[in-house]
Amino acid sequence: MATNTPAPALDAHAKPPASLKTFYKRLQRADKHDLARRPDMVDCDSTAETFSPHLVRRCELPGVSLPSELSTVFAAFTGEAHEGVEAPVVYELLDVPGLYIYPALLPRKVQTALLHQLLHRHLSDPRHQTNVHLHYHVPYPPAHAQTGEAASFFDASARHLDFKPKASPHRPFTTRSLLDRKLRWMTLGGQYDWTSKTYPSYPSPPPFPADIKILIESLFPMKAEAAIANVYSPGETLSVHRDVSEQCARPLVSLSLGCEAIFVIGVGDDEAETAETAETAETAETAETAETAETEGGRGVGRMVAVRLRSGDAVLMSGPARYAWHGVPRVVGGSCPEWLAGWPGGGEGVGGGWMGGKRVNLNVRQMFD
Ligand SMILES: O=C(O)CCC(=O)C(=O)O
Ligand SMILES: [Fe+2]
Repeated sequence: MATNTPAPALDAHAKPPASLKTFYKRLQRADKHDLARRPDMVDCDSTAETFSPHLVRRCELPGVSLPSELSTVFAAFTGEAHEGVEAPVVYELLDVPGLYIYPALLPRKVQTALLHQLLHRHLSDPRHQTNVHLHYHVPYPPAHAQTGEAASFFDASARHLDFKPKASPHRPFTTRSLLDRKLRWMTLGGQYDWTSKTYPSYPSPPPFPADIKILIESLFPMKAEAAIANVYSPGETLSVHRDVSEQCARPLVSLSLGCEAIFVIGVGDDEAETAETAETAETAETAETAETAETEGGRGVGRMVAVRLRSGDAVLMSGPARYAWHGVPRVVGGSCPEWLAGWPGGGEGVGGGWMGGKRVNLNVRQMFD
């Protein structure tokens, strides 16, 4: 687990290794049924016990571990009592040291409370940038008459909002398109600039939302200072990258909600030519393993793993995994748990059943030591 080690100086604009890109493309194109059968797929579904024992092992829990502590944390977040919370199960990938997976960490009520906060509250806060702000003037739903609180884009009052482009060739659209297709990310706290790949200090960023900050910091060994809420529909992807713009090496936390995703990660970039990697390549039995020997400009990714992430799962990227190359080649259609697929309910707004076709990932970072 990384402590106060400084962030390594890594080029935010570096190109990902060809080997991981090839692995990513293979998973992007794989038949849905083959995906489930792949021997290299790490599946930590703790209820079905289908995890891959040769890749994953139980380990010491980084962060909170007692059920009573967890119940308190969840109750504080949702405002409701949480009975019967079990001690979380945690796996560390043997092939990717420092990558921890907590299957089904978040109870249902926490998942819906988190979605509520992200999509009903924080999306309606003009201080939180989204991908849409880059090219559009973003109109906001009128505040609730009684409470004065910002209304949600999912409310009936937001149905007829017009999103006008700042310049051509972008075309105007309405709230339904925002929610169905256009919204891909929103930033909380430190407002990440994807072009410069920095967190600009001016204008000063909005405070990180307090409730989510307490939730994250109670569960994981890091400070929640900046986050990206990624929104995916099946077929949408996140290309291979590494998150290197933070100025400290503290762990990064990722929470998954809604449809399942395939997450790929590779480590050993800089030490790809170690004896261990060379041995893996020599004894490779499958094409995928053989790819670990591929290099780009003399460099490749030593070990690559695909992980199936489900609603309620958390991932902690720490130590050697903190700056690993990773991406999301796949969001699996029709895989949102039934109990969540109807969120946020019918009503007169535009989003009834929205989650059935979405995956939301909250990716939380500490920027400074
Ligand atoms: O969606 C995910 O699981 C990963 C997101 C991610 O890597 C990022 O936001 O940097
Ligand atoms: Fe990332």
